[in-house]
Amino acid sequence: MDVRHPTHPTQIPTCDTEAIRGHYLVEDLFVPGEIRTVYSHQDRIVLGGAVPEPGSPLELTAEPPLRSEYFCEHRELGVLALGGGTVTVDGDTHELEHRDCLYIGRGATSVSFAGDEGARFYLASAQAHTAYPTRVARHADTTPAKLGDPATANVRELRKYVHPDGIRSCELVMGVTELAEGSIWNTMPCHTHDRRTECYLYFDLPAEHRVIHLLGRPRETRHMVVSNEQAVISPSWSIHSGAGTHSYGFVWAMAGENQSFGDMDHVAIDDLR
Ligand SMILES: O=C[C@H](O)[C@@H](O)CC(=O)C(=O)O
Ligand SMILES: [Zn+2]
Repeated sequence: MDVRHPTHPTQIPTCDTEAIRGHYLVEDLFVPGEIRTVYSHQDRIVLGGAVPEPGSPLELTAEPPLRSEYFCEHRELGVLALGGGTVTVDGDTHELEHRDCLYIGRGATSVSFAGDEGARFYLASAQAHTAYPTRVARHADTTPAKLGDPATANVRELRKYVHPDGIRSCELVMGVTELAEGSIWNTMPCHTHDRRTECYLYFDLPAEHRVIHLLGRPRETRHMVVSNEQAVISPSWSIHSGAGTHSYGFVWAMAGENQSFGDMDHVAIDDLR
């Protein structure tokens, strides 16, 4: 389990490309036959990738930094399927298709992942003070919000899965945004939300393409060049926006003091530096 410590916004100007990536980019979450995890001290979010090989389910364990007997002893877990597969939670098996979401409440003692070639699962977990029920939200059954405009190359559909009016949770808020063909910009004009950390996992980006992800305080920004299935951890003071060399999707997951999607400080394009 990789451990990432919180950073202060004044560190941004002192960081070179490698340091920026070391703090905020998670590059190798998806490795066949493994569950890889990262513990961020930003709102104690844990991100992970599980890639079971056919016939060999993977069991999620509580690695030492969690100081727990089992992964969900003190936390809740959102699972986003990238490719079909099954997740078994305390003996109940959930079949997920590409972009379906499973929420697992605090207290689940056993979580395992299985699937055929191509099955992979993205994990986003936050602290939990109580147990909300384990539930599935399906991409096909979720009405998306339609955002953006062709003139600004940001036509996209946003599906909220884990949120106060959907799957209930303690801290986690989670969903998927997908760009239409020919659209490249996400979350521009951008924003910050001082009470939450947000993580993006880019997916469905062709291997030869990249997203130029923007981070930092609005007046002191930097960029990272991000590949498919890499994640970005955005501290509460950081914008989180990007432009791709191709369209793509991303899983967004937030945790912190509130779950109010609208609790954002909008940043005018004119105020960015
Ligand atoms: O706080 C909210 C998050 O940044 C995302 O939901 C934004 C997003 O998916 C989008 O604009 O496309
Ligand atoms: Zn945001």
